[in-house]
Amino acid sequence: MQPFIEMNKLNLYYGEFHALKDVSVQIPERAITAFIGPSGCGKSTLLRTLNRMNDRIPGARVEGRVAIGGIDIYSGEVHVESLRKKIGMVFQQPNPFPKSIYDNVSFGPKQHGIRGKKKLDELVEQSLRSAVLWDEVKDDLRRPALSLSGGQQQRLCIARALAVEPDILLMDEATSALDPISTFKIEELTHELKDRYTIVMVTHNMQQAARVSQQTVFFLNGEVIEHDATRQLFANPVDSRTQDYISGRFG
Ligand SMILES: Nc1ncnc2c1ncn2[C@@H]1O[C@H](COP(=O)(O)OP(=O)(O)OP(=O)(O)O)[C@@H](O)[C@H]1O
Repeated sequence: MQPFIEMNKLNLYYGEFHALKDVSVQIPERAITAFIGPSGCGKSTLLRTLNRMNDRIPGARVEGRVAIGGIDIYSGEVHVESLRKKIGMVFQQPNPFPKSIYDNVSFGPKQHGIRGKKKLDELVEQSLRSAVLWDEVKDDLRRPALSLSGGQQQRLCIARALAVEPDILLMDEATSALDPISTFKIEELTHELKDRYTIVMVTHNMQQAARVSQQTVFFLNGEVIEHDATRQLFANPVDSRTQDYISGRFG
């Protein structure tokens, strides 16, 4: 598979604390890559380097290279807002705005200057369909987003992320606050989305990584210990620390 995201000798410091150490990872286009590892090993930090969200953290400093589609996103030429338009992100807790379903999904496109009602209606429908939420909400798009169930709210957040037509979808523990049925729906959804988007997901749930991803990266203390095709990494890990982690000996 062709690498779409390439991290090369990436180091990240929070002040004195060295959170990511010489991370070199290649992420293929239009597939799901899972980051696994025990709490505090740097998974979310690494995810946030991809849309430069760490820029907002005072004292955070990045060294090394992160290229998306061959372009170094930390070079002076890259405009952070246009980078973020290409990258949607979904968090652990569903975080819809306290507005209607329609206003949540149309928010991003409006921010990017799309005004025509017809175009916005189309984007809202298309995004809600992609997030497999359309049939449940199409009769009342003016309903407050916060009146939806947690699982529906998370699919709404996915629709909101997709509405700006990104290339990449980042999911940071996106199902860990959800019940098993909602989790299953989102896993099924990611399976469909992977044909159109490059998905990078952080998960604590190894079964989930094994079920949905094609590539898995195992981290420990800010370092990549092992990166392989998911089947290979779970069936035949090379490093004894990966073996210990996936067999539940720590973490
Ligand atoms: N804003 C911050 N300032 C200082 N240190 C931070 C900050 N964010 C994270 N860290 C530290 O960096 C390390 C990596 O944190 P990170 O949240 O990336 O880990 P994680 O693997 O995603 O953990 P979890 O699975 O618990 O979410 C941890 O030691 C954490 O305490």
